[in-house]
Amino acid sequence: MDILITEALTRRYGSLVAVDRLDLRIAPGERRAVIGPNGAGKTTLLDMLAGAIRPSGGRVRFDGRDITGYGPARRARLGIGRIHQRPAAWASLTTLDNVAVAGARHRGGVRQSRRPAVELLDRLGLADLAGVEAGRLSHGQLRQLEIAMALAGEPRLLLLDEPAAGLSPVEFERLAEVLRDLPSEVTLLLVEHRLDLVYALADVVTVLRDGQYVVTGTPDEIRVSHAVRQAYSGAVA
Ligand SMILES: Nc1ncnc2c1ncn2[C@@H]1O[C@H](COP(=O)(O)OP(=O)(O)OP(=O)(O)O)[C@@H](O)[C@H]1O
Repeated sequence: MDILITEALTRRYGSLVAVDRLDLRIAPGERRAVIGPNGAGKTTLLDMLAGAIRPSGGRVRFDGRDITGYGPARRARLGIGRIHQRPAAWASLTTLDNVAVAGARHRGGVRQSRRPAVELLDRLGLADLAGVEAGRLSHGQLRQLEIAMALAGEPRLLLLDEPAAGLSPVEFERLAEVLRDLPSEVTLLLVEHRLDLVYALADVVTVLRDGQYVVTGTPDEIRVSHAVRQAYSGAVA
């Protein structure tokens, strides 16, 4: 059974249709990327999946349940995690405390969440940063921290909005490694302009343009797709 299904999912802003009757089916453990030129509707789609904005029409199903009317907190409790374009850690807390706090609800308290947080930082290669205040981290380290914070809740679906934005080449490599090494049962939905990250990570790529569905295929199919070249032609990617 598919873990995430959208049915005719639509968001309008006045006369503009940001996402137009989108049907998606994502299998458990799949690494799906959504690409498309600026204004294609990618962030609007993620916002609707995370519950941050309400669709104008259509439905979202997660793990067999219709979650269209659920808010972000309820979706998070069901196992939908999100990484934003702008990292959202507490600047005055250490890396470890941020991860422990992020996992507290899932673990039944901050105290119970500390040990798994230490293990998680270890697994992500961030143990050296455990005692460092988030306010002192580089942009790339903050991105990694936010991934650790999202994973602390053990999400089954992780929504990533341009995680590579603003990273140095070294940070980019590290991020790609962290995402590649995520447990195989975690389903990823990645919105990203960096096609090198998309092709390195995704098993399946969906292309949108101007809110419209264009095509879905494997990275190899998408690379050579005429429809994709057309979708990007004349558009600022
Ligand atoms: N709050 C809003 N009010 C009005 N229009 C909006 C709003 N949010 C998004 N839009 C419009 O919806 C369309 C889709 O925007 P969206 O940000 O989802 O695209 P995107 O594919 O994520 O683009 P980018 O790659 O530039 O981040 C755009 O035309 C955008 O201007």
